[in-house]
Amino acid sequence: MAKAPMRVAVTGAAGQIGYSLLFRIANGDLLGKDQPVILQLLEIDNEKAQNALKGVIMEIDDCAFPLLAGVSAHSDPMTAFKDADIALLVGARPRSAGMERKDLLEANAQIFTVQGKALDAVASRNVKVLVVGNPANTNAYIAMKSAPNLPAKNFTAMLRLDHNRALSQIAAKTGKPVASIEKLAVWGNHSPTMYADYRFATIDGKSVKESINDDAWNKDTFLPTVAKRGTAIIEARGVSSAASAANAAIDHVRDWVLGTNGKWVTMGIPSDGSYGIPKDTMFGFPVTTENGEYKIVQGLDIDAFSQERINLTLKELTEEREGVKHLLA
Ligand SMILES: NC(=O)c1ccc[n+]([C@@H]2O[C@H](COP(=O)([O-])OP(=O)(O)OC[C@H]3O[C@@H](n4cnc5c(N)ncnc54)[C@H](O)[C@@H]3O)[C@@H](O)[C@H]2O)c1
Ligand SMILES: O=C(O)C[C@H](O)C(=O)O
Repeated sequence: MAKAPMRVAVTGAAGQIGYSLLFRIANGDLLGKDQPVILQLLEIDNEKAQNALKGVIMEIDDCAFPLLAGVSAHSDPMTAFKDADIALLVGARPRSAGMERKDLLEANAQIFTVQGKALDAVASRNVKVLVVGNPANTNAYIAMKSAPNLPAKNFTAMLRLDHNRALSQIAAKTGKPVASIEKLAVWGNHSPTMYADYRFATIDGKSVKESINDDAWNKDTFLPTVAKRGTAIIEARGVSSAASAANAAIDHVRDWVLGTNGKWVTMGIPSDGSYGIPKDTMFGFPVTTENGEYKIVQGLDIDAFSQERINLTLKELTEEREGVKHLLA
């Protein structure tokens, strides 16, 4: 028997990430090739954005996706999030050249307070929320705190792009396929302070750290390349990453829903206190997923260098949280 459709809400649907994301969701890349989907698309209440959204929907229609069971356009989160099983919160103001992420904090905090409240009021009680819009961790934290009637664990932030960027750098360095790399971790904030950690990673069972055996490459090349990749893309394209961000969003939610079969992935999730990260801090952790639930990989040794890096990214997140505290009162 055919499965009942799942409702996927996407905000910022007429933006550049939306344009790479929606077609893949409708194609079955997010929830599986046997899972019908209904798209509920939110854009700002502005003629230009709503017209652009209409155009995107015309194109979606023109693909005649067999799995697409419906698509609707919204300007109000209260209708866009109605009964949503999945909510991809992409809409936010993107950072442009020369702009610091912190500059965006306050404006975006307003958006995520409203959207958290709307999710709380109308979404499925099991809704899985992924925040992509920057600053993603703090926006996810705000949405979570604005939705007290939903389980906090249902709110997540996207660090999968950092994870995928790190995988690709390691693959290039070792000359091995990306798919052969296991047990990579990315800790912290989706920002240049995040800490991509390949100390536990293996390729065909062999230690990546031992095969690379180059601490200077880790510190002076690998970490800065992954950390500054978003900025490098903005400098090269004039706008922030879009197709790779959409791809990471698909990876994040697909793995959360369908499971990783024991493989580690990185998700920004509310801390349960693991590794000394204060409870509820929206922090990137290595996780495995099964039956729609994620579990933090436990028992990893944190050496002095790693602790220093983790402290740095935690400090930034704590400061971001302090910066929006007044909005959550
Ligand atoms: N976490 C990550 O790894 C990652 C990676 C890349 C980009 N991003 C972030 O994703 C966000 C979107 O990027 P983009 O390139 O698609 O930007 P974009 O400007 O092309 O599109 C954003 C869209 O969101 C809409 N929007 C703004 N406020 C909204 C609201 N309150 N409700 C609904 N829609 C709203 C805008 O009208 C616009 O169409 C940015 O914040 C960007 O920094 C995150
Ligand atoms: O929008 C940005 O600041 C960059 C983006 O988060 C990215 O990592 O590509």
